[in-house]
Amino acid sequence: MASNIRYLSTRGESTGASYDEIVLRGLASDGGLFMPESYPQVTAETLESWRKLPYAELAFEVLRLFASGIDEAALKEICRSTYTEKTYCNAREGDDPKDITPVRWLEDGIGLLELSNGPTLAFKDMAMQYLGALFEHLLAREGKTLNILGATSGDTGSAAEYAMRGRKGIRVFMLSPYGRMSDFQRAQMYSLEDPNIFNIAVRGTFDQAQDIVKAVSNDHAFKSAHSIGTVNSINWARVAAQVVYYFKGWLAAAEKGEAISFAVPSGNFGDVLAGWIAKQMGLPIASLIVATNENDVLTEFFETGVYHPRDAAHTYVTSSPSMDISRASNFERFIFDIVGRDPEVLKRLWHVMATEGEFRLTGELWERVLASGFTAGKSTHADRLATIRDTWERLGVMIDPHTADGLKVAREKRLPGVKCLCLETAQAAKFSKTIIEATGTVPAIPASCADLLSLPQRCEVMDPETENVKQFIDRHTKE
Ligand SMILES: Cc1ncc(COP(=O)(O)O)c(C=O)c1O
Ligand SMILES: N[C@@H](CCOP(=O)(O)O)C(=O)O
Repeated sequence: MASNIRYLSTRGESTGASYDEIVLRGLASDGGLFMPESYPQVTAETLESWRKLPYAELAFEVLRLFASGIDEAALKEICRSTYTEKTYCNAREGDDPKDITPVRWLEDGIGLLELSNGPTLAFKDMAMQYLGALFEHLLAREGKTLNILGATSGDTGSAAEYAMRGRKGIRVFMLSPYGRMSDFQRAQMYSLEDPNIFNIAVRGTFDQAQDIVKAVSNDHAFKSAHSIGTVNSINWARVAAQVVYYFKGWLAAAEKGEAISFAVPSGNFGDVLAGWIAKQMGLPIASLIVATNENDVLTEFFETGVYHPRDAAHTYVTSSPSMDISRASNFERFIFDIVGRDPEVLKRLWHVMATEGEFRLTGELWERVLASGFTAGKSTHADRLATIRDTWERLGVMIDPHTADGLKVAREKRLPGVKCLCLETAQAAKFSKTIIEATGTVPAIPASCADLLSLPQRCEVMDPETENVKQFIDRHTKE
């Protein structure tokens, strides 16, 4: 077996469950998120021995530390078949196509860690393709089926659907926020005709869609009767698979023992949380820079200690739409670590938030946040346009609006003399309206997506009510 690590819930359920169990369960039964009992450690020597590994082998080395209950040979094969040049074929000019996550240096110690060369042109493919193969392996092993319920603000949806389409024993029910995604994102999801893919557009925000996913998962009778699973980053397997590229980025950019920073365009806090995990495992990370758009709940928290999620009316539609999120699920995992992994303290904070609309960390807990290495900043529409335009005109590199948010904040918050990798979370082609507004140039569309916008689309539109979604799932799993 790959490891004997056990998992517990942020809300206190201590099941001692293994990775293979929690992958299929998604959310813990007490409504919390699964976390490893402790973080596996990677020594400087081990890190050095990984320097020349191709992505698939590095993924195996990192993921085997988390993957209890999975046969090592099976895990190796899942990684080998997932991280191929063929799947991550949308590399840009100048990239080595063998390099699944190339680093492109822009200027003076700031580089892009390219994560969107996969089939849907966003970083979500990095973990989702792995998850598709892992689910298929586990379901075949256990003779089970899975009905995945997910929420997307634009990229998780298509990545999940492309990773799961045609897979045996799996259906995907994906909730997306009606009218709040780019044309390209919509076309990627709604043009799929596979019988195991169901798109539901809810008249509301990503946060409301995510609430429905959690409500359905917390209805234990429904969850068990309908074999409900998750693919959002509330599922630990997603976060663990995202940890891998921090190691890969560091190995590409840093000398032995050198601490570098990562700047991360953030919404649901899954991507930057993976960086936090990598740091806890021993990866030399000087700072983790959280970049938000106008929906700046996380920036406010890291600047003031006040966590004040906004309601739907105050969650704005922006030109980096995938980050239009006000209640970041994975923030709970970070706070769990900050409160010394005491579920009672965590539950108290969440209760204060539910009753008073916010909580504030003070004293020792706030000191721990300040010492955590996190910093944060905000980027607006005007900042985004200026960053896209400047990067294109001065450096000849076309970046997407989310990456632009990351780069703008990276430049502001980087530590002097410390290298900084900004995670490139999507390709510009997905957001052509904003790119044209910024540069006057139509971004190149990879050949693999050339016809996308002309394909017919279908989806079910409904109000954001848990009951509506349950009825829809019930109807379509009986067919
Ligand atoms: C393109 C893009 N950038 C950034 C993010 C934010 O990532 P996270 O939700 O993991 O914070 C998302 C959505 O998750 C995204 O799709
Ligand atoms: N930006 C995401 C939101 C969901 O994030 P996840 O990492 O929790 O799946 C999206 O594109 O859907």
